[in-house]
Amino acid sequence: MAGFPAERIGYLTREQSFSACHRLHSVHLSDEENKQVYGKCNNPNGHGHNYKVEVTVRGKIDPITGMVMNLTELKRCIEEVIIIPLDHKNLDKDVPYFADVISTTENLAVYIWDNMVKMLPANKLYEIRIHETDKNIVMYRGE
Ligand SMILES: Nc1nc2c(c(=O)[nH]1)N=C([C@H](O)[C@H](O)COP(=O)(O)OP(=O)(O)OP(=O)(O)O)CN2
Ligand SMILES: [Zn+2]
Repeated sequence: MAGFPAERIGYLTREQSFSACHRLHSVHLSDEENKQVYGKCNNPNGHGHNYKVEVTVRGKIDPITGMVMNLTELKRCIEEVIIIPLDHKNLDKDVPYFADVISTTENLAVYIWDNMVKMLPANKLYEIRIHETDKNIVMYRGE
């Protein structure tokens, strides 16, 4: 289009922290096996994390607005999908999804992806990256 730059694809990330507790425990394993597999993370009374989630969207940089998407809209989706259901919660007991899904960071990334993808425009969500601790990081791209 005359006067506009060529089409460009951009990636936009918003980071959000939340705090939650959980316990890693599989009903498919014995108590002894659970202790062996999950170690201290199988503690019966659980343990907590200060999670950091990066939500990345991908798309055309709109030549009119200059945006891949409006960060205000992305912030609203993050509030709905991450903060309201997960912050200051016991993941296993307060979030129905984790009643029968183990609350590993991999599964948490899938949960966030599946809910975020429903709220965003089609084909916009690119990646969910979760820092469970400073050292443990999971990335999920909907595959
Ligand atoms: N594949 C996965 N393995 C483990 C997960 C997980 O979500 N996916 N989670 C845990 C525990 O919940 C816990 O988060 C592990 O924490 P910890 O080992 O304490 O974390 P650090 O490595 O950062 O701590 P250091 O003790 O400083 O090494 C276990 N496995
Ligand atoms: Zn943990």
